[in-house]
Amino acid sequence: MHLTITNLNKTYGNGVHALKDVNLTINQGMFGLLGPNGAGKSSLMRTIATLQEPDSGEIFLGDINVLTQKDEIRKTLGYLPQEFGVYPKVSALNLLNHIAVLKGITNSSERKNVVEALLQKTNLWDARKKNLGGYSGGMKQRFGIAQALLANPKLIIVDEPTAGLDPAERNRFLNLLSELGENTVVILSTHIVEDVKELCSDMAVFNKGEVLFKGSPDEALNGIAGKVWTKRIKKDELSEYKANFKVISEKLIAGNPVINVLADQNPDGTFSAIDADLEDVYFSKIFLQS
Ligand SMILES: Nc1ncnc2c1ncn2[C@@H]1O[C@H](COP(=O)(O)OP(=O)(O)OP(=O)(O)O)[C@@H](O)[C@H]1O
Repeated sequence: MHLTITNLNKTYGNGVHALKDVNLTINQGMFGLLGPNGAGKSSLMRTIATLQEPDSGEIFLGDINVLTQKDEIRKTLGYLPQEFGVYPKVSALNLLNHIAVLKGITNSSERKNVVEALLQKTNLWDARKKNLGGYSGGMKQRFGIAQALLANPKLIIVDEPTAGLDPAERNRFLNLLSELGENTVVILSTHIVEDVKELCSDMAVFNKGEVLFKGSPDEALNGIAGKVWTKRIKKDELSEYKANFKVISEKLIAGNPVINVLADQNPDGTFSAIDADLEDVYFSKIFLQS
């Protein structure tokens, strides 16, 4: 089963064209949708999750028409939205049980088994009776995954799940995600390149409502192999380099900018070649779009 998105468009009332003729086929496994803030990732995720309507286009999960068979898709969807609100005065155990009822798991002994297994899986068992208001950000996100996994979804959408997590919680969360996937379409929307690098067998770079690249991380890297050059420069040289070269990224190291430039050959003989990483792919696609 795969998810197919065809010619999807959305313009909001304020004139922002958030999805521009988006075409994507997403196979089972972990798919990374990588793009900066405002790229349109959440618009795409919400549309797939049947929470908003596109202006035009089609989405199919296998032979389910997502846009017209909303009840069908909702039965098989697990969704962790970007802003996942919890009821602060309810325990994880009670809320998960309640959501399980809403998801149609009506048999109480089956529900008990499912809820308890998910609390174990997300490492929240010891804190299951604690009110969610006392959970850390990472624990809330793990609870978010637990509720997304109720009722064995075939399609799981997680929207920017690691933003704001500390490194230990982020690792814990990514490990949890890595256990999903084989028989499920999992879409991980993120602006964090490392998340995609660590988890995803397939990915897209998305910006300004457009798909700029689609393929495996290896294909993405092969596309720019040998074309990324680096140099440490002085601060006041930055604008000149930007005017003359394709500066795809700049970062300060010990107070001085280090720039990465995209070029077929050493731009002026003074740069060093580097092994491109996924961040270079991401920045180069976005650079070449503008
Ligand atoms: N309901 C809305 N009404 C008007 N404009 C919107 C609405 N939702 C999103 N936008 C605009 O559409 C564009 C895409 O937003 P979207 O939230 O989909 O991006 P994103 O990639 O998820 O970014 P972020 O991580 O910042 O949420 C942005 O310019 C945003 O301001």
